[in-house]
Amino acid sequence: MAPLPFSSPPQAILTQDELKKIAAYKAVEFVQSGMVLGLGTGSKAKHAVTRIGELLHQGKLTNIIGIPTSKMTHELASSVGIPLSDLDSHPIVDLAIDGADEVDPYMNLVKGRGGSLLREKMIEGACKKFVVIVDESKLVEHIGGSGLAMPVEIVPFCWKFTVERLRLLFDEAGCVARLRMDRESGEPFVTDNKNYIIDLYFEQDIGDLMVASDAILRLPGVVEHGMFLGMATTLIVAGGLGVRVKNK
Ligand SMILES: O=C(CO)[C@H](O)[C@H](O)COP(=O)(O)O
Repeated sequence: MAPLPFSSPPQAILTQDELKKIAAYKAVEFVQSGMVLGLGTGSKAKHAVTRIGELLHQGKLTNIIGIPTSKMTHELASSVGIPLSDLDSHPIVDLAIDGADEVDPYMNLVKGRGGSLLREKMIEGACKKFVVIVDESKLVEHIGGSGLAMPVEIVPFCWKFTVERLRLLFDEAGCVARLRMDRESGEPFVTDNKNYIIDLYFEQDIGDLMVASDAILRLPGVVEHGMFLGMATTLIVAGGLGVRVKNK
């Protein structure tokens, strides 16, 4: 009998977390010694922050300053030995690394399902290069069209009034607006800035994103929303076939 042809070794099946880690490590390849870094929030950013800490410890990176986008990331980054600062002292950030909840083909993002959108937007808006890490499940055709939450941070004062104004703004898109609750306490979720989050859900496309963004930001009581339009410069996508890198 003729010998069987060689087949390539079976590919190891990676867990979601391993995929996230591979993508995060890829993002950290963009980091150079001497940089001021925006440190994102979420499961993928967590792997990136831990990796930066390891490289600092090994002496492979030096003179890094991290600007954390949340109290959670602040704690993690200091625990892995990353020297930290803020935008007041370092208003120009060389590079930021963070995850996202949705990414469209133009690299517009939805962020903030983890609740840190305001600090993320301030810090990532101040950076020269913004590397976003996602898995394939986050890729969408239209922002806001996935049926999942589009977060908006609002002041707690008369929040029901603001929720209704937000809902009415997108009435034609079949918008449902819900105050985000903290699963553990059963109380409203409170951000690092002591605000509330309203999650918007749309039945239909919300149309021009810049128009939608301006309309949300014009409402008194709104602090910021989770659409990050035109901000990402590099996208790293982790999928079953490996990691893809896309530049703007
Ligand atoms: O915007 C965020 C937090 O406010 C996160 O970046 C986003 O929710 C993605 O998180 P993960 O990497 O866990 O999927």
